[in-house]
Amino acid sequence: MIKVGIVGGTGYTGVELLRILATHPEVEVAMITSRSEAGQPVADMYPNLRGYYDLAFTEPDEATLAQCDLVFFATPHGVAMRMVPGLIAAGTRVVDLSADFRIRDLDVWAKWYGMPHESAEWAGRAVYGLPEVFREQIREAQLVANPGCYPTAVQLGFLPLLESGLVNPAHLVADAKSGASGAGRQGKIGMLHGEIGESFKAYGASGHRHLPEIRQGLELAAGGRVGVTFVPHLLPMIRGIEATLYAEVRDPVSFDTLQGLFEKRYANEPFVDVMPFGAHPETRSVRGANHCRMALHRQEDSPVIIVSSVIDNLVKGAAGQAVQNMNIMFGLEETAGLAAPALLP
Ligand SMILES: NC(=O)C1=CN([C@@H]2O[C@H](COP(=O)(O)OP(=O)(O)OC[C@H]3O[C@@H](n4cnc5c(N)ncnc54)[C@H](OP(=O)(O)O)[C@@H]3O)[C@@H](O)[C@H]2O)C=CC1
Ligand SMILES: CC(=O)N[C@@H](CCC(=O)OP(=O)(O)O)C(=O)O
Repeated sequence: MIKVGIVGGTGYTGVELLRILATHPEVEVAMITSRSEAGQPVADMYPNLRGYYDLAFTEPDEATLAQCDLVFFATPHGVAMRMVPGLIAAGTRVVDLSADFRIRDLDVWAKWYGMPHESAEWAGRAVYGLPEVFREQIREAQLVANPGCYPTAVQLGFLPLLESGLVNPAHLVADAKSGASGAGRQGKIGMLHGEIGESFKAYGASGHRHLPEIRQGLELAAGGRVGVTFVPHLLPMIRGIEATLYAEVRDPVSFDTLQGLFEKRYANEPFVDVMPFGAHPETRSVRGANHCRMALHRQEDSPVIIVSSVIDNLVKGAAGQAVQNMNIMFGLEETAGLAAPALLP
């Protein structure tokens, strides 16, 4: 059994890790931290986990965490970068769900996250945890930087178009919408039901911290500069992201060619589902599941290709992808613990 620790066990991604790992055949959760709930049994706080865990929250003590084979960080930005070097020196591997190690350029990171980076060495050595691109590097990684939720939905939808060179990389548009759990469990007035219920808005349209992460991944796929406009929106629902992506083809190309391109690119990917041309993937078709479902569209003779991509922000956008990365790192079946289908309705 792989001995796992979770730092940040009372947040939405922490409790989602617990839910997924509760039935994982190869994992024992040995430690789960919370400073505010230390001493409280997990099952008292989360009744859905009653009968699954005989474990209480503890303070995030580095020496105890270092006894684990793998530690997940489900903490706000700036926490993992201070603890990771010590854990890795002690032989513990890490999957960080925060953004601490996602961005290569540390000046860019500091600008968007509002603090100087404190672990330049590991920012350079971390592997970006998008298995559909970096599976081989993830196998050997000491530290995996789990992608952000919006960047997962957006990158997976654009990748085949950019890798093939079929589209003009200068004018990409990602119009994305998220449920409120994307903002975490901390109380904020702007996230109250009375503030977001029966309403819908764009936010971060002048710039969101996921923009540099998205750009970094798309530039790698395109092999050069890309121009991308990313606008997130907040939906009055709990889980799910839908990203509607727009790209212009350089030369005329048939529906069949485009559909074939996507189907071939993701043929061996257990968690990416390319639906029939013209389908409309719904967020509820991935709720609670580690899947990204996508479909292609084109209007009459327009050169614009439309991709609709959906994920559950807490699963393929966070905890599920983190477990997928753990499975790859430890040579387990990649789908272990992640095989359950979505909740519908
Ligand atoms: N929500 C989502 O859909 C997604 C979230 N992420 C990222 O995952 C991370 C966690 O997100 P989420 O679960 O939503 O966050 P929450 O705000 O819901 O939870 C944060 C957790 O971290 C703990 N924590 C806070 N500060 C510290 C600290 N200094 N040291 C140790 N533990 C700390 C908190 O517990 P306590 O204060 O009691 O210790 C709490 O358990 C974030 O970086 C987020 O950006 C990534 C993709 C999607
Ligand atoms: C709805 C909502 O507020 N979503 C969050 C998503 C960010 C997230 O959780 O991902 P990171 O780990 O990259 O911060 C936001 O826009 O800030």
